[in-house]
Amino acid sequence: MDTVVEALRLKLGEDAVALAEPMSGHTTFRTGGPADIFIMPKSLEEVKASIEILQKHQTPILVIGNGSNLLVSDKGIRGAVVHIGGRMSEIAIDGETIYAQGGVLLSTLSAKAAENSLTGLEFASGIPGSLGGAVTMNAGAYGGEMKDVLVSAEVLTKELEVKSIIAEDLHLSYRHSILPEEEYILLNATLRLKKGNIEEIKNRMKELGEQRREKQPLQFPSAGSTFKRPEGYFAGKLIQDAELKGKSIGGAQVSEKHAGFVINKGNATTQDILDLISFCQQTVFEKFGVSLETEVKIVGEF
Ligand SMILES: NC(=O)C1=CN([C@@H]2O[C@H](COP(=O)(O)OP(=O)(O)OC[C@H]3O[C@@H](n4cnc5c(N)ncnc54)[C@H](OP(=O)(O)O)[C@@H]3O)[C@@H](O)[C@H]2O)C=CC1
Ligand SMILES: C=C(O[C@H]1[C@H](O)[C@@H](CO)O[C@H](OP(=O)(O)OP(=O)(O)OC[C@H]2O[C@@H](n3ccc(=O)[nH]c3=O)[C@H](O)[C@@H]2O)[C@@H]1NC(C)=O)C(=O)O
Repeated sequence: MDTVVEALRLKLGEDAVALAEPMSGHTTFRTGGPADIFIMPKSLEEVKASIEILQKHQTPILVIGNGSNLLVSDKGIRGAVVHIGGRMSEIAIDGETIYAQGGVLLSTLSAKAAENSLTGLEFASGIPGSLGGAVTMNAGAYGGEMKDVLVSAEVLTKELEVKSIIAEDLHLSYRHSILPEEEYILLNATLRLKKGNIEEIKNRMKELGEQRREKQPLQFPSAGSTFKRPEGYFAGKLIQDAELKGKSIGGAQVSEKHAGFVINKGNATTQDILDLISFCQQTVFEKFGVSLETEVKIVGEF
């Protein structure tokens, strides 16, 4: 591992490469053990250089954004985490077109769109993820999804080519795109919005924020919805009907406010959360014959 770290630090600088970095500091669940190597690139070139070095040394790679959809093992992650975050968060606006780097937060991006009287991203203002994570999973809320506004994405392929792909070819569907299966890293994206009325845009964002605060347990760490919507059902309703609201294992709890959220009551481990997830899946299956699939991505060493 020493040679990889040395090569990475030589290329990116000392401050861009951390060792044994606790993932609890990089996930909205606030759980997860250490990543062996944690890399924070500042540019496309640095992402490419990092991947090249990691591939050369056969080091496993996990790309993350804001960690708002991740459940990381308590034992942590062997290999390297590449964090596309605040250091890669530039935004440029040209008329109704927005170009942004993968690390920008959706909240920042939608605020910027609103300031420029651009409508179409209001749905995303309360979503905690990065643009990279949001495109990868076709993030959505309140009737909107990334698919509605995405024009194209610039990605780094595993062959280390930078490629521009039109949105249609990314096959965005409910919480899905081809990025993970193709192992594409999202570097930046182009979105198309529409000119609107700044007051109306801000009011809509405010209204959605209020709805979210009213319905979702935002005061506790979580990764948003724990499960996807099973076809024809709502995960939260199924879990509530299975009388699991408030069910706790260790520090993990099925939120009393919204049963579709598993929350960290303060001292949860990832194992507590996983045990509670399994308990919900098993109970809901036994009672209603419906399989709940996690929306949250489970990663690391088990
Ligand atoms: N609607 C809502 O209220 C909520 C929505 N969400 C959504 O969950 C998603 C999580 O976003 P975020 O927190 O940034 O992501 P995370 O850091 O949680 O990463 C989740 C996965 O996304 C992929 N990923 C993230 N960034 C990139 C990138 N630049 N290039 C390629 N793949 C990437 C990786 O998948 P892999 O390793 O498979 O490539 C990663 O494991 C978003 O879609 C977010 O909007 C989350 C919470 C609430
Ligand atoms: C939080 C996320 O996204 C959220 C997004 O914010 C909201 C708002 O649009 O709609 C989805 O939640 P959801 O499927 O739980 O939708 P909600 O509208 O909250 O609830 C659906 C239905 O279930 C019922 N419901 C919900 C919670 C509960 O405890 N009990 C219950 O009966 C509600 O009354 C409603 O009739 C997204 N989740 C998924 C998996 O699709 C996320 O992706 O992480």
